[in-house]
Amino acid sequence: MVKAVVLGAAGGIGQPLALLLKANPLVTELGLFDIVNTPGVAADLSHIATPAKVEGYLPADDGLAKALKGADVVVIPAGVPRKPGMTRDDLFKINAGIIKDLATGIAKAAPNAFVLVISNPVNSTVPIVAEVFKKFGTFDPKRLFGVTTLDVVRASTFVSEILGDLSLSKGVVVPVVGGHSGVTIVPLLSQSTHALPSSLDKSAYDALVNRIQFGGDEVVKAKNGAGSATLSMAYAGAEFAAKVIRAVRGEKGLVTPTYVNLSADAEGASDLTKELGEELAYFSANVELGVEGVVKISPLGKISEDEATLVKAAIPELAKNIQTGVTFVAEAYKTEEPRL
Ligand SMILES: NC(=O)c1ccc[n+]([C@@H]2O[C@H](COP(=O)([O-])OP(=O)(O)OC[C@H]3O[C@@H](n4cnc5c(N)ncnc54)[C@H](O)[C@@H]3O)[C@@H](O)[C@H]2O)c1
Ligand SMILES: O=C(O)C[C@H](O)C(=O)O
Repeated sequence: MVKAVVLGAAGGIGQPLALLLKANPLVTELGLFDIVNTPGVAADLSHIATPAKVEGYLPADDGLAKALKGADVVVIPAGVPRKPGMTRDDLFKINAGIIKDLATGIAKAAPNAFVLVISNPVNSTVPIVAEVFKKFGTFDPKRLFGVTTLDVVRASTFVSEILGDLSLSKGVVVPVVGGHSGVTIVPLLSQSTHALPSSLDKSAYDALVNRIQFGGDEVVKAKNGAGSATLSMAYAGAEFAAKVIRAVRGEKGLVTPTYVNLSADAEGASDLTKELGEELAYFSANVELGVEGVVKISPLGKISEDEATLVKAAIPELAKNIQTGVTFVAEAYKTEEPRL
């Protein structure tokens, strides 16, 4: 039995993500929460002939707590998306408060759930969730994940395009580490399962890295004010959630890049910190999942000189983003006490 919950379920990501979770035969219950439209989305999805029982909730009548009750996996795509000219950090002002409130709801109603954060800026929203959980005494670093899978999906697609065969893309695996915005997105192309053509020169390599780092901008520009990636994100979010669900059910050896807290009492965390040469509290790395969540955090391993330069550039930006999230919660609790 697995209960999955989507917070922000009526949105551009939330609806197709809820659809893909409803299509996942391992999900037996699907809770949908949003400030609007969830009864309709739930009624619609509930007609699909798959096992999950679907229920939609709005904030009235303690809807958040009801949606979260018994949750094993909570996915959060709630919040505002970018418009052209905006950075992900520009979303912080609005999304930080939304995430803080939803994290409070999770701490109260589903303190043992695995929490998968999609809302931007991920580099800062994940620390917000952690800091709220710490205030409530419910923080388990092994159960909190920033969803960076879209970067991995993009890397697979763009590398396959260069290899001239999109049918390869499902099998092309490129670890993408660091974080989820601009220069913090670091594709380790030297570790790709499929080598890049030897004819690929430095400027083509740089263009590929840039496209992976700024793939989100491509979609924001094409949508021209109507938001950012939703369908590819729903696909990526469902892929990641499916792995977490399989791990929750006892499957071993599932490995995927995700943005995690490095204090997780997991094998490899301190090796990664040593490699980074910096005490970063969060970093996206290849993570092995298990029933308790994070089992093992892979070190970067052998990387190229170009990749080492990219990692170096990512570190100060990540440190700043993390601090922004931590400070936000500290400031918020100066004027209000967390109450269970
Ligand atoms: N991690 C990633 O790779 C990635 C990829 C794409 C988008 N995103 C981010 O995901 C977020 C959502 O994007 P979208 O395109 O779905 O936006 P959207 O505006 O289409 O949907 C967001 C939904 O959140 C809901 N919402 C707002 N406040 C809420 C609250 N307090 N509680 C519950 N629901 C609430 C809205 O009603 C809306 O339905 C954005 O922050 C975006 O930047 C992240
Ligand atoms: O680019 C965005 O703002 C959305 C998302 O983070 C993405 O990578 O597509």
